[in-house]
Amino acid sequence: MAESVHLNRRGVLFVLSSPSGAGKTTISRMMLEADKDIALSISATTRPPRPGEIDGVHYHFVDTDTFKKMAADGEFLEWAHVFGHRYGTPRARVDELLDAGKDVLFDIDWQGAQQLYQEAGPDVVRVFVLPPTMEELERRLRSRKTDSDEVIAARMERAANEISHWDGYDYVLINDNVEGCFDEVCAILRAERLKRRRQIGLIGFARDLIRSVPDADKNL
Ligand SMILES: Nc1nc2c(ncn2[C@@H]2O[C@H](COP(=O)(O)OP(=O)(O)O)[C@@H](O)[C@H]2O)c(=O)[nH]1
Ligand SMILES: Nc1ncnc2c1ncn2[C@@H]1O[C@H](COP(=O)(O)OP(=O)(O)O)[C@@H](O)[C@H]1O
Repeated sequence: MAESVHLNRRGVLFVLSSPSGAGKTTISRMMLEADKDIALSISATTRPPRPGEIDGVHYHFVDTDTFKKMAADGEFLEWAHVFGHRYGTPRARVDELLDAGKDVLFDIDWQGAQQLYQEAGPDVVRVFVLPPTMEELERRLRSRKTDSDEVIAARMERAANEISHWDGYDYVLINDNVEGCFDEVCAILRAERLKRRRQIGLIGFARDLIRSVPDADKNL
């Protein structure tokens, strides 16, 4: 049997965005559970933690002064105001993960997706998750039981604006059935990992294959 070939590749910066409540956190957690080669970019935020959220695991919860200092010190790859709070992607962890050969998952909004694309261009894969209906979106926000009526109203108000940026993404999925949507996300990640431009090792591999053919130069 032929020896298996393992080739180096460039990491994927995998962005999941959606209006609040469409299911991106659920799908992110399923991905992180299922695939040890991708790790979450842990954002810093000034929003207070929800029940069950752990500092340093789901977010770095910081006060506004700390956030402003981090931004002034250039610690963020991107940051934005969302729902009256600040959210930002610390640069250091992303660099560490990529250096360790991991892909990186970003749960960030459209502003973050745009900024990240400006920084990292084609290494970024942008996926937008839509709810099946706006009624279902509101139902999901309520069923999560993490937000007050006021916060839910604000999130619903912002949802149309978030959705209006759907065409700035490479892939757009409808999260009707969560398993189905998760399968689609996994298919995208698998195909993106296989793209030629990410398979750095292919250049040498193809060259060596050609060279291994006697008198190959004659036929080129
Ligand atoms: N630009 C940017 N957006 C972020 C970041 N972290 C989280 N977000 C976005 O901020 C919004 C609010 O997040 P959150 O309060 O956790 O509520 P969620 O929408 O229910 O996940 C979501 O659209 C997140 O994707 C970040 O580091 N940068
Ligand atoms: N396909 C789905 N069908 C029904 N409920 C869902 C589906 N996907 C997610 N949910 C539920 O909807 C709520 C919001 O999902 P969440 O992942 O927190 O959304 P987001 O991170 O986009 O705000 C959660 O209670 C989650 O369990």
